[in-house]
Amino acid sequence: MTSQDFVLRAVNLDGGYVIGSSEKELRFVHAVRNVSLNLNYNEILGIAGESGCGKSTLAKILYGAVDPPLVLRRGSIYLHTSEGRIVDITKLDKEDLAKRIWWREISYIPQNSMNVLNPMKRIRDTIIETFKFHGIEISKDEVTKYVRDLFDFVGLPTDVLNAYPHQLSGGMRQRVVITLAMMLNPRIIIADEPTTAVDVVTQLNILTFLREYQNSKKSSIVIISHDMGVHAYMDTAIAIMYAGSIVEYGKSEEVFQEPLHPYTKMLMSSLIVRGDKGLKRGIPGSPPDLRNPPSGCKFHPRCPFAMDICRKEEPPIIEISKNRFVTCWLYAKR
Ligand SMILES: Nc1ncnc2c1ncn2[C@@H]1O[C@H](COP(=O)(O)OP(=O)(O)OP(=O)(O)O)[C@@H](O)[C@H]1O
Repeated sequence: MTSQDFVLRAVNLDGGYVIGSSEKELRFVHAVRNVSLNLNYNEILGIAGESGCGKSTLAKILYGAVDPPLVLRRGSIYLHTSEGRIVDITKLDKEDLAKRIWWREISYIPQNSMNVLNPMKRIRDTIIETFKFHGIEISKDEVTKYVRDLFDFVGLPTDVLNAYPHQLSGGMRQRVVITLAMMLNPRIIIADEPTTAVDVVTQLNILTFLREYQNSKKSSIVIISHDMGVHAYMDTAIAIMYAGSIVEYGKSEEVFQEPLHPYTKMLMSSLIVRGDKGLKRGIPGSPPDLRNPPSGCKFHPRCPFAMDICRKEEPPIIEISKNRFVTCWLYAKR
């Protein structure tokens, strides 16, 4: 496999939440709008954007965790498996996903993952159960053998296995969940805000661990965060999401050096640069209500460069250079 190969390719994903209790009240929260992207071999792809832009929904769809009220209306997700086959995971049922794909090929670290551990079970029993869910029987003694290296890598002592979640700090619980996600050596890890609820030192440890792990295994990571500092530290490529769409995509260094979309520029201006004593401004306004988004470009009400056409028509996806895309009328040749 070369660096040009994709491990996961999403094509025209379109989905969201069906909400409302009666037929008359049914509404659609259009959280993911026509999203296409490639996750390449040995890459860390960041998904950035403010809260409510659809990042977590995209993560769930990419993993195949599409449960009501979430629906996927259109699109395909092609996985290049470790056996060299290409499988559209949107066509697989839950049982197939659990047995063949989840953990072995793709792992998912959900938002607030430090709270997903069963409070009534010791970590060792949670691990045994999780293995069982994926069709693998292991004994209590085997657990220690399985996790020793990974625990070492994340800096957890093996006696954590005998603890209940409440006996561990938030950072330790988070590291346990990350270890769980890595136990079957998946080629892809989707991490949704893996460090929001921990202090800055733990945050740096967890991010460094993810990066080192990725580098040693040549796996691929999708990292979701609203924090541009996390993306600056982690990403090799970055997709900027706004109101359910990807508005800019490119190699991380290119996007950070020369952001194109007005929204990306605003996100970047929230980054604190060393030595910069100026006051950082937040982005004025807030993302739109995805039940009833504005016409045309969804960013136009907040955009200082909005033109007439931006209010009326959705902007096209423009390829500025190889693998560098922006969805904005400012760059369209008309
Ligand atoms: N279970 C749900 N039912 C209905 N609407 C939902 C549900 N989960 C999310 N949404 C809505 O979908 C939209 C996208 O939310 P999503 O969580 O994907 O955004 P996000 O960018 O990940 O933000 P955050 O970081 O705050 O989670 C929002 O309008 C949100 O209110």
